[in-house]
Amino acid sequence: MLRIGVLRFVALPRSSSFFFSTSSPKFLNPPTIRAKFASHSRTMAYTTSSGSSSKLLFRQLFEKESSTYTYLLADVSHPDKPALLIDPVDKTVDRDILLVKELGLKLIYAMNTHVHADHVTGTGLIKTKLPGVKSVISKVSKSKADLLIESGDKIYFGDLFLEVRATPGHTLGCVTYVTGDGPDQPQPRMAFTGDAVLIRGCGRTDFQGGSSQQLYKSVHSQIFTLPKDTRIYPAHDYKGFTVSTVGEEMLYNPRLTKDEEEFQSIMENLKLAYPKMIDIAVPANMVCGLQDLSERPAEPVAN
Ligand SMILES: N[C@@H](CCC(=O)N[C@@H](CSS)C(=O)NCC(=O)O)C(=O)O
Repeated sequence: MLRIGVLRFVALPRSSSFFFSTSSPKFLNPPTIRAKFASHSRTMAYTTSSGSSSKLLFRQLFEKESSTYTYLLADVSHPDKPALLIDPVDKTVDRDILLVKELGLKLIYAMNTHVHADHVTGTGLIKTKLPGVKSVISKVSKSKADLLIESGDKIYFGDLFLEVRATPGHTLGCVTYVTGDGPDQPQPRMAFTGDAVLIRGCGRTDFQGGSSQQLYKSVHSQIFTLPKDTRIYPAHDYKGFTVSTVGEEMLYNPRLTKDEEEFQSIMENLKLAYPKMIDIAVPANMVCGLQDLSERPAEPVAN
């Protein structure tokens, strides 16, 4: 598991309880990001009804053409107000950056849950507009990014952190980011499931190394084992939902409540058309966006 890469770029928590899940002796002290945005210190601590942490600022943002959710999280109790975006979309980058600025945040990470097939990620574009930002994706995705994260990694933003859980099945490199388990972390926990779990659904498994067997195992071992009140925040919604919980999906998800055999049969018979953007989106997303595409030849989108 890679730790150092992630550690190099974190905004340090102020408490002495800063830790990483590794026992590796290769522990490097990351540079503390200083409060460049001190003039924005009037910004109040925003919270949502979903979390009891007064530290967490949380926003759910929507891109309507691809029905994609982008999530903004920040530690507003930290002097720097370090923030991250999960699954930004290229088309809504300006909106997201404006929001970050208006709220007085310092964006440190632009993260992906996986290589999306239906839209181009905003991570590369964000980096061109805010050069200090680091792009993040899983190592298993075989994509290009500043930080290639692995299962078990902890991604700190201020005193808060996200835990990385590998949830392959929709694609080989899918991960779920889960808010930390600890006294100062948001309660209930929040799981950013990408396309592994959608509300009352799940990601398709018919391309990009997808596997219904693997998806079933991932969800049941990595997501449905979280506390039942854990909030589920997916990367897409096609039905008008915004949030669910682990307990709710364990009871009512029409695919994932079935046994593995029935689940596989459902997934094999979805008969969904390929995403319209797939031939543009996948090669672009392998390099975190269209801006870097000339550096790497397009690869075929095979299962
Ligand atoms: N019509 C859309 C693509 C819709 C689609 O295939 N969504 C994916 C997630 S994005 S690759 C999916 O897994 N859907 C599961 C489902 O049950 O709908 C387009 O053309 O972009």
